[in-house]
Amino acid sequence: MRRQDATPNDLEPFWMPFSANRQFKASPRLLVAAQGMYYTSHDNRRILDGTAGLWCCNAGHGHPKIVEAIQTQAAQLDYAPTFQMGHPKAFELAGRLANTMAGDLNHVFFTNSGSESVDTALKIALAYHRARGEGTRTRLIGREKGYHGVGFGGISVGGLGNNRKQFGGLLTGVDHLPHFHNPEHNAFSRGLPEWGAHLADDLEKLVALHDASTIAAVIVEPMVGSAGVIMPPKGYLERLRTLCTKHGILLIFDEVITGFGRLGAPFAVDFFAVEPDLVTTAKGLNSGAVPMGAVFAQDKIYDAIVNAAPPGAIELFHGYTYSAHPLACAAALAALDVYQGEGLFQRAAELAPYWEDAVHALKGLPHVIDLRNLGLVAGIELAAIDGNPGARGYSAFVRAYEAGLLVRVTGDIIALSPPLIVEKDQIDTMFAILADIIRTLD
Ligand SMILES: Cc1ncc(COP(=O)(O)O)c(CNc2cccc(C(=O)O)c2)c1O
Repeated sequence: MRRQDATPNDLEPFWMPFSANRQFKASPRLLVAAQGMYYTSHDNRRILDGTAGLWCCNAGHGHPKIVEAIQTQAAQLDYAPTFQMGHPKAFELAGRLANTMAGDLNHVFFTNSGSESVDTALKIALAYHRARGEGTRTRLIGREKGYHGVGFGGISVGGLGNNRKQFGGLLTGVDHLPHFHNPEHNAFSRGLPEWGAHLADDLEKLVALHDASTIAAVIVEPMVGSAGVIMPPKGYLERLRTLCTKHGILLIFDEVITGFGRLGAPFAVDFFAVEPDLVTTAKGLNSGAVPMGAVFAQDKIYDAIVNAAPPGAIELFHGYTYSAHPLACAAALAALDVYQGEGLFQRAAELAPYWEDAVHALKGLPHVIDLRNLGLVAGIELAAIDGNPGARGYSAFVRAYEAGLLVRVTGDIIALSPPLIVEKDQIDTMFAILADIIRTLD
């Protein structure tokens, strides 16, 4: 029991996620309000949101339709269970989402985050093969540098050492494809790089080693986000799709970042014209307004697990108290209305060339060793300070915030992913601030 009264100025009790708690609490950066493209900081400064919060506020902040939907829903039905019970918006949203998604990915399982979506998709993949009498297919394959959230499933298929090393034994029966980041071939590529599609063929090596009869699924980010904004080589995802189909391996696209317009299309499924068997989403699903995730499953998967089960049986022993939470559903329905009503996905596609030019105008600045872009995403890779990796990136992050711009950094890579409502003059402002900062970095 603490003796002090809790106050907003008492920062100690909050154990912050993925943060340098001591450094932050010594010099906190608090956001107290948000509207449209801007946050308001606790010292009353307007902060341009270059990251849509954390890649999630695709409709911008405080959109009146989303705010109103949440307020109305909270007053009408704050919470209802979806275990053997239901509420109308859960079914309405699932239908809207199925109609937004291409192909036969017509069944939607709701979660509360990207991490839960990933663990859900992995479990559905395993349950699918078991339901079809191929229970020997238990191996899961991720990719080096992959980020799939922080569940034990996600960090096991994930390919980032820092996210794994503190947590001991992870899932067994997991392998990783090689990553495709290759500056020698692909540095400063505009959009998708040319080199590296052949790296998908490494799946054949894993099949030769383990036999396809033991492999359940491959999970990949169509575009690498957290590990530093790395674009798939032209043809890579198509090859992965072909090889998974060839060996009866399910392909899972982790679209937590790319989903809901980030690339200038509803999903990476549309952008690349590749149809996976499962798609994980969260973030932009309701523009970050209420925690929510969703897993899209092919009809064949739902049929195998649900329709083939004995009558009256619970077909999948999995789910969350807040699966299809009414507030999250209301916010997501409103967000879809905004995306579609304001044409935000197409708008992002139309802005992408302007964005690309703004990104690559940074070439030649000190320390800039790579520039990467796709849709409304950018990665600006800075050379690390010898012996102090990440220091230059962190300095850029802090200076940008002090200059009124919110960015993300992964190591020495600055990541940008603004709300899809961003205007050209705001893009100009973002890159002018960053150029000034980069010129003066140590
Ligand atoms: C591809 C992918 N999969 C799963 C998750 C996990 O989602 P949740 O956090 O909702 O459990 C993510 C999340 N991605 C994420 C989250 C926070 C920060 C950053 C960053 O790159 O700065 C990226 C993600 O990018």
